[in-house]
Amino acid sequence: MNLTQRFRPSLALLTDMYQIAMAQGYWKNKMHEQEAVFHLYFRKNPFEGGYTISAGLEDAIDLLQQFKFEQEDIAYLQSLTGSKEQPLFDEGFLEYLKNMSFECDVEAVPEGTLVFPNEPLLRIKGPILQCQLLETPLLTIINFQSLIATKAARIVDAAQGDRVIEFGMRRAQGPDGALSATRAAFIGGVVGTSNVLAGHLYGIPVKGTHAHSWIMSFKEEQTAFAAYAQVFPHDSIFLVDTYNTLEGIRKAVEVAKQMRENGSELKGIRLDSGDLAYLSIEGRKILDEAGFPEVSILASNDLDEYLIQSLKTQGARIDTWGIGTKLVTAFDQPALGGVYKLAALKDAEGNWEFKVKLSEQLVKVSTPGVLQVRRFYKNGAIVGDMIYSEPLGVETPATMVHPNDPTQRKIFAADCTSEDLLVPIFQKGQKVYSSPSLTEIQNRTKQQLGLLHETYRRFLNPHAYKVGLEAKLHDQKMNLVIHLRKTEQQKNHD
Ligand SMILES: Nc1ncnc2c1ncn2[C@@H]1O[C@H](COP(=O)(O)OP(=O)(O)OP(=O)(O)O)[C@@H](O)[C@H]1O
Ligand SMILES: O=P(O)(O)OC[C@H]1O[C@H](OP(=O)(O)OP(=O)(O)O)[C@H](O)[C@@H]1O
Ligand SMILES: O=C(O)c1cccnc1
Repeated sequence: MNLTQRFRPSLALLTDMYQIAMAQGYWKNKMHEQEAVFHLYFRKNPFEGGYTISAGLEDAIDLLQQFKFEQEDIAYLQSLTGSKEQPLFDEGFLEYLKNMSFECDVEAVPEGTLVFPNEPLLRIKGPILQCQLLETPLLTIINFQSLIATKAARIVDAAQGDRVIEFGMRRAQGPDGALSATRAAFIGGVVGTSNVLAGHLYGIPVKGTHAHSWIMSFKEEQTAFAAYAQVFPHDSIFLVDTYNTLEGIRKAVEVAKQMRENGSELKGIRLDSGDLAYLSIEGRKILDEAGFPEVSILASNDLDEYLIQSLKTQGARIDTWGIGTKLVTAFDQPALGGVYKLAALKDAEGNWEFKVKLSEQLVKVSTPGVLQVRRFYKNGAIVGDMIYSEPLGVETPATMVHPNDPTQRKIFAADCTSEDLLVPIFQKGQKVYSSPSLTEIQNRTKQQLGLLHETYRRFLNPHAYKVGLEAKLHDQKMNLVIHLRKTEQQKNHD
């Protein structure tokens, strides 16, 4: 089941009020069908990290495919009034919305791709009214899923090949937050989830142990383990910390012995409190000495990538990690600041007028053009992403201006290979992209992270991967900024 099926018949109203207000403004000014280009990008990697994993495209595609104002949506907009109790929206405009169908061109970076600040993850070209309405829903989908996929990738990286399971639904930002987070966490590399609906909707393996309530509902801890083993002789993971963890592990061993006599094996134990390094080391000894080296040790309890890293350096003997709150809420940075900016508008003669949004800081000035990202590779590693504008093309050899120091230029020589990251998704409103399966997307994340040198992947002060503007685009942008600043100054003088 996809995004729109989970909600009302239409998601056209899933946008900010100001988008519909501007849409009416464009319509009244007869600008609504003027062709525009917007780009979706973020300015900073989350978690002070060195990379981001793109995610959410599949849900974005679904939203765009279903983009249609139904009668119910129109009726609601008709009911809205302004401060003078007058209808806010013109009947002619609402009629236009009702008959409108999606007709934009969309290019986007496939899910599971490494992406970096300031490069477009998605480009949409089409009637300005449509592009404008879609700003907010595209951002809500892609910002959140990219954030969680990145968090998951970091956690999986810290686990160094151990299995990571997502346990976060109870602490997630509501039911949709939980579902989207589970999907994105899988893209980032977790092997399973406790979220049964996500298992059903997305085909993600569902996994789990049991809660303290199971142990507490029996008079004796050992009786609770034995009873669980009877119900799930081949799928039991005992939670051993309800009373005294090491005692709990010894009782688990007693039940594991009975299970073996009855022809089954205990799968694992779970630690959910106390010193996880000490308890896992001691627990491993108890299990190994009793002849159960195959019983795995799962740990949970407010874990994240930093704690996993610390527990690893302490020699913890944990082989499976259950991660909830810190993963699905992206606890230390609960939002990715992706933005969606107008970059070009076609004039009446059919020529692109390039647009920039000025800012005090040059890095925050948006980039004009119809942008594409060219990624360069050398000796199996990625060595730089160059943003270029399709109408301007690329100089030979490809020359990129250094992002922080425009006096430095990097030439990508003939020994580099390259690929363009934005691929066609919709042409004139028709889907032309065939989405990979979620497992293929997860594999892509893994393959992509393998392209990135570990200096970019470390958690503390990672290397900044270079994303720069192609030389001609850089010059065009600078000229436009200088021109706009001059015009502003003149206006202020007059
Ligand atoms: N060896 C360790 N090094 C660093 N952090 C640890 C270690 N062991 C556990 N932690 C973490 O320390 C935090 C402390 O957990 P908390 O205060 O909940 O204690 P607790 O033992 O779980 O108590 P409670 O019984 O109330 O759950 C958790 O995030 C846990 O993952
Ligand atoms: O710690 P997180 O990373 O958020 O992982 C999910 C947590 O949810 C459960 O705790 P909870 O106290 O809700 O229930 P329980 O009785 O099953 O322990 C579980 O035991 C984990 O500790
Ligand atoms: O299956 C588990 O152990 C589980 C599920 C959800 C939250 N915490 C733990």
